[in-house]
Amino acid sequence: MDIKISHDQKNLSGNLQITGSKSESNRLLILKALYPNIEVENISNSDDTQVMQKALNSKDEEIDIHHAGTAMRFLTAYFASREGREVVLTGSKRMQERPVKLLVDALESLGADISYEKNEGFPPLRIKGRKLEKNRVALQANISSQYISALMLIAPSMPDGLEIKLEGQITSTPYIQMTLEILQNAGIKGDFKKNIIQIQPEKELSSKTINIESDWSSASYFYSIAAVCEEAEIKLSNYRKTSLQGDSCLAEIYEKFGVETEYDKDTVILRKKPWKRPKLISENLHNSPDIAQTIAVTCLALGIECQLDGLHTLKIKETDRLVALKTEMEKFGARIDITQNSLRLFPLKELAANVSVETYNDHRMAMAFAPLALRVSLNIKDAGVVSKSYPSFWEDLEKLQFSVE
Ligand SMILES: O=C(O)C1=C[C@@H](OP(=O)(O)O)[C@@H](O)[C@H](O)C1
Ligand SMILES: C=C(OP(=O)(O)O)C(=O)O
Repeated sequence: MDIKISHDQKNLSGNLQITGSKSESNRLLILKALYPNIEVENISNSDDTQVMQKALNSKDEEIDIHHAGTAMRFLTAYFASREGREVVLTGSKRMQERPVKLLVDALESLGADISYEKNEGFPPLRIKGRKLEKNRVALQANISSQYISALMLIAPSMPDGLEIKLEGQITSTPYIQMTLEILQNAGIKGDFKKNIIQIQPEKELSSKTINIESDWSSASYFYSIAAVCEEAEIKLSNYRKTSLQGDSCLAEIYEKFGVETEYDKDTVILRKKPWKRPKLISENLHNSPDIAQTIAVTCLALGIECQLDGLHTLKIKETDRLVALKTEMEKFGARIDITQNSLRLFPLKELAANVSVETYNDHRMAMAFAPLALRVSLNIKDAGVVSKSYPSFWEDLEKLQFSVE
């Protein structure tokens, strides 16, 4: 499905309800599979969460998790620790190019039996579940925090719990913190000090209902929309001032774009007011890689110079996001320099109209470029990709008076 989007007003307002964080949802689904008396409310309606639910309920030998990185990594650890169960965990063509070796090595050092069905270091994986008896592991922490969260999630179900030593620089740290806090909220003891994570074993948990906060990465597109408008008021529920999600740093980052954030009970209100445009926006996003595309495109729309660093993980996400951003932003006439871990965008006064944005099977490419419609009409190719994290994204844009055809 290719779509054309446009918007003919300078101001907008509206109320939206986004579903629960896909990161929190996928963690809680693993925990619920290990401790069935956990109940979850406001679960994400994303494809990534649906494939996770399906995988956990499946009795099949082959399980396909499509494009879902968290499902791939968390389920690798989960199935490796399920004694007597054998599965082949596979995914989309891109998933088969996303590395998983550090996690497999860590699990093998704990006693797991995992082999590669095609290429060494990448899915598909054949996993023969075993009781993992050891209780110490070390792994490199600068490639993906998902490997570490995967180990933490199965840790309380291991006989002696688990100590995880993180080596080198730690990337996407708030996601590790999120995993720890989810375990603690469920009643599991653990801590994360310097580079050591310790999770205590737990046989049973008392019944608990956990309400998931809505997804902050999804909220990022509305911050961007508000920023590009002259005036805006967008209300989003169900959000909290104290969040487990690192991407809630958006509230602070978008102050620089003139967007103010107010919390009213479970609703977050984004307000764009007249502001003084900065010459340069400069951010290090090693803690919040998923909002890099959003911020880059906000700067493109507003003609602001932008320097983003800490982007070394973007190359192994749904697509190589650095190359995809450069290629697509250049179609609007912009000049962009990228390195292995950074992006610099030079300001541009006039944007080319009627550009067709390729999305490369990456939901965030589609959603990040949408706010440009407030400046010029544009086409988004394969717009259905948004369902990976936010299936009702285009309907929600229509609620904000965007024309989506
Ligand atoms: O644990 C998680 O839920 C996630 C961790 C991050 O990945 P990396 O740790 O690979 O950067 C993030 O990009 C991804 O969307 C979700
Ligand atoms: C990188 C992402 O997801 P995952 O790694 O879970 O596929 C994302 O949602 O931006």
